[in-house]
Amino acid sequence: MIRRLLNSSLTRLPFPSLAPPPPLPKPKPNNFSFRLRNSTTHMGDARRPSPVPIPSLDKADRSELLRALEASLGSSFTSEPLIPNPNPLVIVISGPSGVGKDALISRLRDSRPGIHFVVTATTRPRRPNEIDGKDYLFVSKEEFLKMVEKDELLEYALVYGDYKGVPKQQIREFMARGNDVVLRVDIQGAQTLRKVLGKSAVFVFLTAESEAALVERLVDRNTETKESLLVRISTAKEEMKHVRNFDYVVVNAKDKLENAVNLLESIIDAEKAKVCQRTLHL
Ligand SMILES: Nc1ncnc2c1ncn2[C@@H]1O[C@H](COP(=O)(O)OP(=O)(O)OP(=O)(O)O)[C@@H](O)[C@H]1O
Repeated sequence: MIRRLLNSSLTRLPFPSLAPPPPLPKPKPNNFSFRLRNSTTHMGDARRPSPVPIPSLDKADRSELLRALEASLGSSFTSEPLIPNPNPLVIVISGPSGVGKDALISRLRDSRPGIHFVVTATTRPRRPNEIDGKDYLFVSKEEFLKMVEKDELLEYALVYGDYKGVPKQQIREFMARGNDVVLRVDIQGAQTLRKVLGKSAVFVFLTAESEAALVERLVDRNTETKESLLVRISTAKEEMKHVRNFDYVVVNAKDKLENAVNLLESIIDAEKAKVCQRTLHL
């Protein structure tokens, strides 16, 4: 129906002339025919005979032609981007314990060096392969509580007996420089962040392909006691229910970490191409 209307309106376009256009009908908001007629008026203006002669296309040199086009349009062609740069993005990555959040982020670090990975403050003891200030900011309980008191954390929680929190300053600093920022939080943290940040951040839920795969991964990592293993596994079951509160879900299947990284990169790229960009003011 719309296509038919468009076709018939176009065939009835008046030939451009300098005669004053006929009076427009009273504007009606969101009226298709009104918008179409308005745009044909613009087309008519652009086709008006120009006082500046445009050299013939096969003879003129390129810059002469461009100058003539500019002169006849009355404006010069700028190299300014037609679309503004996309806003810096805050990407929240979450998922059950042992699903591969750190492994995924470590790969993303290599493939997207422009992203800042917010270093979470934690009171948990450092694992042998972890570097203070890179993997986590390892702080004492007293230091952590001081940060809470000074309102320096975007969110914090007590997780399996240890505090974890996201420092605000890092996010402000890197976003101000135009960098995207990745936050790595547990499900509880993601829920709090959703309340604080709403739709201004992208929430990605990382999952394994099955419960069995998730348990194997946790066991093989060899970092847990029997007790903490039990807690993490039973919590993971509950956590799967929260996937609905996220924007995207990424499956990190056994030995297919690369696929998960690729999908995450595609999500980031798609977010950058959004017409309505997310904006965050902290
Ligand atoms: N696709 C995969 N296939 C097989 N093993 C994987 C895969 N992704 C990650 N792993 C391994 O699974 C284990 C858990 O991964 P990782 O420590 O990254 O999980 P996590 O989600 O960060 O856990 P936590 O929240 O407990 O810190 C690690 O030994 C990691 O090397």
